Amino acid sequence: MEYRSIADVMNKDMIGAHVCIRGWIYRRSVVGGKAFIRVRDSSGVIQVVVDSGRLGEELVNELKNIGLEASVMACGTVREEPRAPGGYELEAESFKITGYSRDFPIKGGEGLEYLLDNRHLWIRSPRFAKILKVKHTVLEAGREYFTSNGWWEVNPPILTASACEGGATLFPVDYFGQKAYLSQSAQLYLEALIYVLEKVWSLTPSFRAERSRTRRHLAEYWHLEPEAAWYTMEDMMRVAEELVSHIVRRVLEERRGDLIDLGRNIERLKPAAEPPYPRIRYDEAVEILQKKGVNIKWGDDLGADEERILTMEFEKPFFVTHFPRQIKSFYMKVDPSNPNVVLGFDLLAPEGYGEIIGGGEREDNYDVLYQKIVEQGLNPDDYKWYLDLRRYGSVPHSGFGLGVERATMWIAGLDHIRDTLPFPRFRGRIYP
Ligand SMILES: NC(=O)C[C@H]([NH3+])C(=O)NS(=O)(=O)OC[C@H]1O[C@@H](n2cnc3c(N)ncnc32)[C@H](O)[C@@H]1O
Ligand SMILES: [Mg+2]
Repeated sequence: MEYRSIADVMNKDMIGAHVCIRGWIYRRSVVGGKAFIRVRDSSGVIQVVVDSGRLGEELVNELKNIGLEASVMACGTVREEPRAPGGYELEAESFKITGYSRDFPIKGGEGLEYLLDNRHLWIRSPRFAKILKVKHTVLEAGREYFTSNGWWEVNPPILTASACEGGATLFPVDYFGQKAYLSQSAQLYLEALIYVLEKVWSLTPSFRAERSRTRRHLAEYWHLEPEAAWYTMEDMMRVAEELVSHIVRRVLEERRGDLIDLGRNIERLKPAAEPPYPRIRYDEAVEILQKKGVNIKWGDDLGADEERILTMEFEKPFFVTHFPRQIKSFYMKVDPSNPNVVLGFDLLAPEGYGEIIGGGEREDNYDVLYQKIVEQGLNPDDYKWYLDLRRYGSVPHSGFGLGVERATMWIAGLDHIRDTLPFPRFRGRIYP
């Protein structure tokens, strides 16, 4: 018995063909001795018609009250039916219930916390399947970009002994009686690996103990991070725009139908497929915001609201560069031509989404880096190994981190970052 995917059988070339499908009951109704069973699988939903005249009243009566998400197998003939989802249906010649489902707890209209408590079942929605497919292509395209451009994939540790992005968002771990932390970013270890392979990248989970719950922050997220020896900030910004535009092109090619089904305005995504992306300095960003009446002064960080306003000025992702040194991490290289700013960049996605990438050039001088570690109240002993990288053949180098969920949220046009993960983690949510 060959079982076809539902999407495979729903086309005009299959009209009249005898096929078998299998999946889970998504919707059902019984009218006049016929059961109309909407079966879903990973590829779509098809209406299966079970006629009591052919398959018996007993089965139709059982299907009248069959539980949603019961698993079934059906064989029959494909025919056109404009009233059915996708315009086709299967006239069943055999129909088997393989797994009963009593009182599936999600019937529609439930509140968010209830749905999150039942996330292990809520993820079965066809909408979420489309989001997972978009994210799959985001990741596939990311890997494809790096592999086809001579970058080496490496595996930095997730258990670490020091902060990369500040102590406020560390998750401590008891590591055989020693204090350790879940990684906030693979960056520091990637900086060690560039002396081995020059151009390296990793895809790792990163952890941030974010105190507030917002639409774009998670406690655990997937982090796509390249690091390269000899690269300047501009070199790395070019990598960022090549990467993101490649991802957008591949998603537009491979996932167009899913994007449309998710309600994504494709026309507004298209400009991102073509680099280069605009670049503005932090100074210009502050000027734009002040002209729009935002109460911001030089030296203030750009929060979600400021980023949202800025993004309305651009139809593509755009870089903001040369931030004040006091709002960026210790490792950022100070601009030799202006000691008040660092060679850092963020890439902001348009349409109100904001930061999807943070990166920059790293401080490659031992003494300057040591001073910055002390300046930011960190213990140089915790960073002895990191400082060693500046003792032995130090090189100019740069890197960045792309938040995979942030990027997916923008590309798919979603309202909340939690919709990009099967089991999102944020303050107050660890179950299921
Ligand atoms: N290799 C590097 O240079 C990366 C660097 N050490 C770093 O972690 N920068 S970042 O803190 O801006 O985070 C990078 C990106 O990681 C994403 N990010 C950062 N924090 C979050 C949270 N809390 N939730 C979801 N996504 C997050 C967001 O897209 C940021 O632009
Ligand atoms: Mg950042």
